[in-house]
Amino acid sequence: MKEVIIATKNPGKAREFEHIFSPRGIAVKTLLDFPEFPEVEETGSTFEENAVLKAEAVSKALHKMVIGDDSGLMIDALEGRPGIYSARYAGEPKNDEKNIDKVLTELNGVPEENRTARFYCALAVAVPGQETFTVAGTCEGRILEERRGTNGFGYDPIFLVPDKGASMAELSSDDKNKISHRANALKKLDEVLDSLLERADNS
Ligand SMILES: O=c1[nH]c(=O)c2ncn([C@@H]3O[C@H](COP(=O)(O)OP(=O)(O)OP(=O)(O)O)[C@@H](O)[C@H]3O)c2[nH]1
Ligand SMILES: [Mg+2]
Repeated sequence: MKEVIIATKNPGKAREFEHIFSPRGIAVKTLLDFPEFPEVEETGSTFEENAVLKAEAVSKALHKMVIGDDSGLMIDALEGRPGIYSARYAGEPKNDEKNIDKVLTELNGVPEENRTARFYCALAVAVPGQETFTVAGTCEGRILEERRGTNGFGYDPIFLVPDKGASMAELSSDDKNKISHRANALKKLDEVLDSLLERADNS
């Protein structure tokens, strides 16, 4: 079976990649399968730079093709914050509930029409001996005033998907994985992924 390695320790991301890849007969491994692998320091100043750091560190260690995912939430009324700091917006250790509370407090009193936001996902593909490349995907929405739904992870409960009239956490994983920033970035890999998997000998 073909296998793709994702340089993430985030169980929510891991679930989504599995959900997207397994119907295509591709097994997913993440850093949750390599607990001894240290967390890669995210010292870049863009999502793309951080995705490359993660993908290349793991690809160099395992000598395999590896995909890195750096993603986050950008809120217009907060000048794009939390952005690349989404995972640790409320400080260490990273905590989704505290991050949501911080965003809701900062947006207190901001009217609905000014609560526009987007999720952003940069994916980097590192293949031994080749130049790493990146793709990105977004998903537009609005920040709710309170949590709705329990699916997904991160900021999903406060992210309204206007077309669906539902928060991201109220969508089924099938539905989220059709419209999410991560799904939209992955669609851009569709054409190259099969040939990369062949050439990278990740089977
Ligand atoms: O509601 C959400 N739905 C999503 O679909 C989503 N994707 C990203 N995020 C947020 O952005 C951080 C990523 O930061 P990040 O890319 O550094 O990942 P991470 O530190 O969690 O894991 P790793 O992949 O680095 O190991 C995450 O923790 C979340 O707070 C999301 N929130
Ligand atoms: Mg991270």
